[in-house]
Amino acid sequence: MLHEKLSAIYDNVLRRNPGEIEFHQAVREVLESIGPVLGKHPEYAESKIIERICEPERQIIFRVPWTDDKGEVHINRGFRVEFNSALGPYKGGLRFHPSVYLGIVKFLGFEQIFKNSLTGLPIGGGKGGSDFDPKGRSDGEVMRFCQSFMTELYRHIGEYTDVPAGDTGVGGREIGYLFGQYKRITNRYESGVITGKGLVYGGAQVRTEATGYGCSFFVQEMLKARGTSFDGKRVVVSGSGNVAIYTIEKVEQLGGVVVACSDSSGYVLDEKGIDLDLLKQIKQVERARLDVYAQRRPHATFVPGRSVWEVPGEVAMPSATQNEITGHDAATMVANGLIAVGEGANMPTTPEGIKVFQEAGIAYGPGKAANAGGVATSALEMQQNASRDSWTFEFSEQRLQEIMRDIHDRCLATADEYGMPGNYVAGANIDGFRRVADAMLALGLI
Ligand SMILES: NC(=O)C1=CN([C@@H]2O[C@H](COP(=O)(O)OP(=O)(O)OC[C@H]3O[C@@H](n4cnc5c(N)ncnc54)[C@H](OP(=O)(O)O)[C@@H]3O)[C@@H](O)[C@H]2O)C=CC1
Ligand SMILES: O=C(O)CCC(=O)C(=O)O
Repeated sequence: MLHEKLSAIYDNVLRRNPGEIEFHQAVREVLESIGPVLGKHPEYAESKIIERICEPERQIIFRVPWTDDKGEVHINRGFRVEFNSALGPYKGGLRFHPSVYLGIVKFLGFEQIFKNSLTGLPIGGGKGGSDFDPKGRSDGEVMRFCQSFMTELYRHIGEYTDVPAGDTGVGGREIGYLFGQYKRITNRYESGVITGKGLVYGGAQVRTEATGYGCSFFVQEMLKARGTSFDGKRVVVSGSGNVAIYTIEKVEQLGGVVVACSDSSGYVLDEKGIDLDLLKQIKQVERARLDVYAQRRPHATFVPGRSVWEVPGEVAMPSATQNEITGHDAATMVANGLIAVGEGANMPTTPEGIKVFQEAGIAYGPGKAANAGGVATSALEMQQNASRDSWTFEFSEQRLQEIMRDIHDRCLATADEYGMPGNYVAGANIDGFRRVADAMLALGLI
């Protein structure tokens, strides 16, 4: 239920952003949480902080022409939504996926504002991407696309302005091509302009692993708060990309057994625990489909075209995409003995699914808190770039773990303060919102 004033604001968001359903969903979830804050802080409403937060500071849409290996010309659409810079330069990844349109980029950028605020680090919120599909494209085609994309994007970004990184479809290969083109066009070795860089040219230890590791640390804290741990727990992960792979790695180090993971073609079930070396070989080296995993590990099964959430597990770590857990999936998962959910993906659970988890008393860690380790480590990469320094893997991982513990504890403390104990959604939204709102008040009408 929306507070009366917030309901009018939400109606206005619907009217001003027609058809952008993912953006509407992300806004609604935050507005549903922050009603009680307005009672304590009338100054936020008086200064129209919420109306301002829902309107991006700047939205950039551009043409991206490129040629494939046969010389055929293709035209994609590029986006960068610079949502809020009250806390620092816009910060957030780039997504390359055929489903990308303005509504997806805006939902991701909106989430990023509160996520970045939760990290406690000086980063604003932004997101970008393209409807380009890198799947099945050669390295040369991906490079030409990235070069064309950056040929427009470069004029909008900078170490103190807007700092992109990776997201779905944008990993180390794409970041290298993007940074290379930025350097070439500007004639500046501006390391802090993009994060997720390779270690040989200014990248930071642990950034590759950070989202999955961070999400695992967050779930570890949720389990600890309930007097338990990962030890011996049966864990189900969706996806098999960057976030999923490093979630599986850390969960296994923490004593859990990951029995299933997926891609958009189906899922694999491996009761002995996912063989991570094999998964990395298939996904990171060969860029192949997941059925290859079962071909090479005979006791594992590949189940095409079905949802991984039908596999029973005590812990679920969705790490693929938005709205992948429906209300029906959530009910099945609860009936199958689920106790905790940590979202590595952004907004992977539908509103109906969240309701099911919360009513069943599941420890439910929403993406903007649970997957904040990726962007937090990006901010640490910016810090190292600015000081021409590089930290060890051990030190960087320790910083990540401290940040995730701090986010967890603040979510719980804020939920307690507002009379909703154990509600990580309310805790994350309120704590993330307050910091941005206070900065916006301090900065005048911006
Ligand atoms: N990378 C990062 O640092 C961060 C990422 N995230 C979020 O984590 C999620 C995953 O990102 P990331 O791992 O980087 O992306 P990747 O591109 O590395 O991997 C995405 C994975 O999800 C699968 N997937 C995508 N869409 C679907 C679908 N509709 N059904 C089933 N599987 C699907 C992909 O399968 P296939 O290859 O078949 O498409 C792939 O296995 C996204 O929501 C992203 O926004 C959040 C914070 C930081
Ligand atoms: O590292 C970053 O800047 C962004 C990571 C990201 O895209 C996300 O948190 O969703």
